[in-house]
Amino acid sequence: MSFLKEKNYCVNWGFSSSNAINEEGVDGTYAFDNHLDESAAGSVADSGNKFHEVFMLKHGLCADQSGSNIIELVQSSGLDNAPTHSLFGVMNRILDESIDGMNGDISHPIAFCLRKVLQIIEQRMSIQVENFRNQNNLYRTREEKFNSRIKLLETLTKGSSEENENSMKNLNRIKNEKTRIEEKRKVDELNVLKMRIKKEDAYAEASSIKQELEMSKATYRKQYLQLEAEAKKTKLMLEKKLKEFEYELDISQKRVAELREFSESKYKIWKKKEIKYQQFIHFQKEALQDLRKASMFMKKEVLKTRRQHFEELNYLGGKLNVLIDAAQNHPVILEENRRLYNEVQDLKGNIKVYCRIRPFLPGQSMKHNIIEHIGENGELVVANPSKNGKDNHRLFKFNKVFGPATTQEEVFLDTRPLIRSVLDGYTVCIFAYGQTGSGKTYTMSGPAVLSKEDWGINYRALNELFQITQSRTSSIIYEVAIQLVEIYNEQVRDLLSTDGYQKRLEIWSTAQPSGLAVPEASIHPVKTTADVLELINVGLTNRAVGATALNERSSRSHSLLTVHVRGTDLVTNAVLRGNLHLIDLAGSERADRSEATRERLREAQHINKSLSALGDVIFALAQKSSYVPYRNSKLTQVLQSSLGGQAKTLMFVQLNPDVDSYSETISTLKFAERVSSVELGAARSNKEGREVRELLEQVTSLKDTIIKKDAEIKRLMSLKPSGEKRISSPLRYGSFSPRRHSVGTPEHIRRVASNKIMGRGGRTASDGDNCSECSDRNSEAGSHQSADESRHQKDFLHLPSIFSSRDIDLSADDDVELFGFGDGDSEERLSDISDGELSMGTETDGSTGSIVEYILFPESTKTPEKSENSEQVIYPSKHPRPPQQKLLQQTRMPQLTQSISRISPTGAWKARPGSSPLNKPTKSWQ
Ligand SMILES: Nc1ncnc2c1ncn2[C@@H]1O[C@H](COP(=O)(O)OP(=O)(O)OP(=O)(O)O)[C@@H](O)[C@H]1O
Repeated sequence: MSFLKEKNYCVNWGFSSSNAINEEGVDGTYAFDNHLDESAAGSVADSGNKFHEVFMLKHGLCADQSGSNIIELVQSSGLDNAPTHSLFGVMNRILDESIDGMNGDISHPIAFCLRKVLQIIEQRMSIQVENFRNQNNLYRTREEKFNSRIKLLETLTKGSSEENENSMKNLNRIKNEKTRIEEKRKVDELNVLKMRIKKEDAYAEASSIKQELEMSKATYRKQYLQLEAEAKKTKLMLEKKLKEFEYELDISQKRVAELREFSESKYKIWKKKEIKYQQFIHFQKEALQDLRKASMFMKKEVLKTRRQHFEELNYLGGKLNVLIDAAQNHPVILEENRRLYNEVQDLKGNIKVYCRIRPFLPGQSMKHNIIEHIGENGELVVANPSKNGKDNHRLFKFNKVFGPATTQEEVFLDTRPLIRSVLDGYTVCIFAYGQTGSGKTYTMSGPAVLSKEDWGINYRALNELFQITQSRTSSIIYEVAIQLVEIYNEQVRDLLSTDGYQKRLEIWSTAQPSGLAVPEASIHPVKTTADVLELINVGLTNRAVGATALNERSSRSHSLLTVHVRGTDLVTNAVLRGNLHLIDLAGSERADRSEATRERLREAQHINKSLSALGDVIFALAQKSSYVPYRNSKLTQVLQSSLGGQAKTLMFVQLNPDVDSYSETISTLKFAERVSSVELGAARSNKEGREVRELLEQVTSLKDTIIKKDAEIKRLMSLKPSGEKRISSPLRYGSFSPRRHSVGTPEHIRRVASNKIMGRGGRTASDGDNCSECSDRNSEAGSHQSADESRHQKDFLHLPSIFSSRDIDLSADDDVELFGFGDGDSEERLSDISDGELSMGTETDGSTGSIVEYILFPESTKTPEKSENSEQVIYPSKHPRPPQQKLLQQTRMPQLTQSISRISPTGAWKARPGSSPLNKPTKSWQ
């Protein structure tokens, strides 16, 4: 027990070394056990640990080795010298470790150890019991000794008091000693008892541990077997897995080898690439440096340019401001330009062309609209439905284009200035042109059922006229009268005639500056719009209306409403004469489209013929041709003063936007384009001063004289034999008609033109041309003349005309009639001349004198140079007369020649008193 003697050990175990050392007669173990105090009892639980640790240290064992080493230690009886409570501690420790480490199972060697420890404890207990017995015996013997001594002493006490006293003291001392010994004995007995009890407890504990050990042993064995089986299984499985792992290892080794190869080749490639990249980077670096240099240079350049730009921008900004100012004024300037343009056009006398597009009618599909674009400035784009691409569009430009949504009011607003000019003494002609159903009547008159909003140009114009006349009553007194005629199948009819509508106006005059294109037609004074409406209604009922397949209301005649205005200035007494021709042309259409019957076909042929003639006139005017074929149709004759005179002319081109009408629309537009290019020259106001009026009155009286002469001539001629009459009356057959004179070959006309004897619109061209060619022709027979005229017409008609497609298939008789070369026409011409109207047309010089001369001395006009008598001075030509001729004229008819020389070329309204039907309704208009 050498290690137990170590000081530290003793201190840790809770008893003093002095106690242990001072114990006498008792061996170490005993003393140790006996001197365990109460405080030391609490540390018994730790003793196992400490023992174990000390034990381990002592024997150089580590904790892991405890199991086998403890067994060895126990077997080598190393425990024999260990204190009992340490043995208990060891036992407890073993048990604790067994429980902690082995899940409550106690292994065999540990059980062996436990048993050994218990045996030792048993041995010790029995030794201690033996010791306690011996001690007890010893105490008894001592007690007996002391008792005998007490008796001895008591006897002695009785002998002597002194001795007694001493004896008493000794006795007390002995008694005390005795009590102490007894107490000590009792304590010892108690300790022995305690030890016994402990021993019994230890036995009980040991037996229960034994039992537990047995049980644990059994369970452990069982578990051991199970574990062994599982270990075998696991071993097998692990072996299997090991094989698998070995196999996978093989594969992965192969793969690793492959990968290594691959990565090596890759490495080589990347290495090459790296070299390349390095070269590239090097190159790039160099390039970058170059670029840097370039960019520096560029920067400088940019800065320089920026500076320049800034300066330029400043400069441009200034300019821009100027432009902005100009742009702000642009609309005003544009408006001004437009106004000036219109003024220039007016001065040039261009025929104004307004285009109006009719809306689709109910039931018509709006899908097939050929109108592509309507520009503000009179532009119109029409799409060709049968073509694709660029060429399928055609652009036309007019003075104005009215879209389908334009109202009657808006249309009139642009027409209004013209109406005002009528009151200023101008002749104004407004006519509507277009295919059947395109809206001509709608524009000119309005729809069938008329409300004030629907009023067409006619009513609005007259309404406007009345309003202006009312506003000017303080300075000018106006009188307004109207005529309404129609041209149906080349026959002129008065729609307001009191003699009956059917009466054909046989007396036909060429257009007159007076506006009385049809002097035979009745003229009706009107004071209000209501009067006009009433008269127009009468006229409309008379108008020839045919129901064709295209348009039920389709009018097959041209209708002409002429408004005559005469204003007398209250201050100057000057007279203004204005005329407004409002013409609703018949629609042109192809015979196949209208499903025309024979009657309708004839109508269509006449209409197309007259429109064709209109086209030729327009073409001749546009070309500034010396010859204008007005006389090819009644229509062109009526329009002569409007187209060739000093009138202001406006044409409404009516269009049907439907795709079916494409070809008609295009030809209409081409025609309109040509019309818009015609320059008529500046319009002139028909303002007569008092002097002019007096002259006109003289002319009128002269006309009376002429008429009388005319009658006398007729009478004289009728007295001659019939055969002679035929020969000597070229007037009747037209060969000496002033119009016949006008007919010449183109060469002849060119010659005349080169002589600069032609006036505007070819007015002065040909009548009475005294060149030899004319003279020769004049001497020829009437039939020859007709052929010549026909040839002449052909010269013009062969030119590309938009009407060429509308060739008319007429019979020979019809041709004669339509071309005006038949007897009827000759009659007309005769009547025309005898009517004594002033002619401003192409084919007459507008000189009253020439007509008078013809009428008075027809024979003399044949060869004026050769005439020797006084009649020879009457010169048939409108060429400037030789001075001696004028002189002669003056000598013979001073009053007449004087008047003629002073008449304005515009002429004046000269309705013949007595002979004209005007007299019937309106004498005041003479
Ligand atoms: N601007 C318009 N607004 C509404 N309807 C219109 C317009 N123009 C024409 N129409 C209608 O189209 C139809 C044909 O018009 P209109 O009779 O005026 O044609 P047109 O050219 O005079 O025919 P025609 O040559 O046969 O005389 C009518 O029913 C008319 O009311």
